[in-house]
This record gives sequence, structure tokens and C-alpha cells, in this order.
Amino acid sequence: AAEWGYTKRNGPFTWAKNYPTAAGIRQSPVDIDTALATSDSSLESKPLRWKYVPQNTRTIVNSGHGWRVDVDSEGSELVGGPLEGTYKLQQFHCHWGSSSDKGSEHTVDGQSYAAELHLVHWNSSKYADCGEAADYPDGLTVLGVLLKVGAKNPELQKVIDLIPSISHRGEKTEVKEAIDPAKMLPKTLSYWTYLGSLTVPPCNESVTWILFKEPVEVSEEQLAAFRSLRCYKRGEECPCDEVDGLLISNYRPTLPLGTRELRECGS
Ligand SMILES: COc1ccc2c(ccc[n+]2C(=O)c2ccc(S(N)(=O)=O)cc2)c1
Ligand SMILES: [Zn+2]
Repeated sequence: AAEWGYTKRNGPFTWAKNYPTAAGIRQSPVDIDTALATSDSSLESKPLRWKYVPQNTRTIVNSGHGWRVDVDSEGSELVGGPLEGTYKLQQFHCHWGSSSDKGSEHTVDGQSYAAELHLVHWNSSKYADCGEAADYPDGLTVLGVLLKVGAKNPELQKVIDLIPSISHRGEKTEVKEAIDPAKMLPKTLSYWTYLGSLTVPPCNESVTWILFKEPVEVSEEQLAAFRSLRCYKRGEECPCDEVDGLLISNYRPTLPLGTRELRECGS
């Protein structure tokens, strides 16, 4: 089957053909209609807590759909808020657009941001690994951080510096200078949370989404670096009809929230 992607030929509106779950009723991303959000005292009573080990950020890879930093889950943990049990960090990555007026996956009252950072965690209290966890409704949790254009982001710069060595699909390199995921999170920890899915095929409906309300800044130059990644392998011709195979956009448009509850914690 033609590999899925973000072009007209293989983009989000074609995914349901090969990945039927993509047409489900618990899909992500969604537009956060802030008027619909209900504040929940149970969320306030169990603060979200995380622990990451910067030295455990191992490799960065060009997946063909973006960059992804794979992490050794050991020593990490995410608990509290809407979560039952302990979740461990598996990887983090980003979504962006061809220009900074779009690129985030979630939108807030219809407003898009320039990009969105995802920290993917799996339920290590109940499942053996991430792949298994992805098949269960409580298997994964993704912390989402909205990125807006502003000052250069020093922690993300450590990722940007590695992009030239993973310019083509499948290329990967060691992360020598430890990247601290905690430093990429916003200062205020208010968030929205709802039950959703992977925003990439196979779009498993196994994600508890936690989207921080406060955007974090990233510079135009840093966004431009993301767009310099290529979606095809070195030495192969470019399959995608994108501007010479540059990964200029890799976000999924929003899906209906439907009857799902949208809760918020913090103002
Ligand atoms: C069963 O099929 C899959 C597919 C992808 C899996 C995955 C398990 C963990 C992470 N991943 C991912 O690579 C992954 C997970 C989450 C996201 S996203 N954009 O945060 O929803 C993107 C990518 C399982
Ligand atoms: Zn993502």
C-alpha cells in the first residue's frame, strides 16, 4: 500500500482507506472549544507530575513524517491529573505547517498555532511496552505543547542542531547533548484533557490527551529547520508531490469532538 503521508495523494483524507480506525468517533486532533470545557475538582486534587531523565534521550530519527527523539523509558514517569497508574516517556516529536499561521494539530477556539510538540507516554502499570499499550483505550498519554513564533527555544535548538544529519527518511543519529523534555514544557501547567487517538496512522483510539493551555515560543528559523527535512530516502527519487520532497507540513486537520467530554484543570 502506498505509504501514508501529508500530500494530496496520501494525506489525512485518504488514511481511512487503509486505516479504518481513522474514521472512528474518538479521533484526534480536535478543536478545543474553550466554552465547552468543564473544570473538574478531581483533576485539581491530583496534580500532574512528571520525572524525565535527560541522559535517556537516545536517538533522533527522520521517520519520513517528521523528526522523532526516541527515549529509553526507564526512569521516566508521568502520573496524576486524569491518569490512573504510571506512564513512561517513549518518544517526543513535532508537527508543523508550511507557514507559521498553521501547523499545530489541536486548535483553540478555531485558532491554529505554528507547531505542536508531542511527548508520547505508555501505561507501564498495565502493559509491557508501547506497542502493546497502543492497542488499549488507556494505553497511551500524549502531553501536547502548542508552539508559537517568538524567541529561539534553547532546548529545541538541541534538536535543530541534529536535523542536518537526518535530512532524509530513515536516517538517525545519536543525541549526544542530553535534551531535557521537562524544559520544553510551559511554565503554567493548566491543561485541557479528553480521550482521543494517535494523530498518525493507524490512528489507534488509545490516547488520553493532555494539552497545555500556555503556548511555548519557538523562532521562525527553528520552524524553517523543521521544514528542511525530506520525506524520501537518500538516493531515491522523491515519491511525494511535495515541493521537492520537503516535509513542509505534517499536521492532521481537526476531527469532531462529538459527544466526548472536554475537561480542564487550572485557569
Ligand atoms: C500500533 O501502531 C503504532 C503506531 C505508532 C506508535 C505506536 C505506539 C507508540 C508510538 N507510536 C508512534 O510512533 C506515535 C505515537 C503517537 C503519535 S501522536 N502524533 O502523538 O498521536 C505519533 C506517533 C503504535
Ligand atoms: Zn504527534
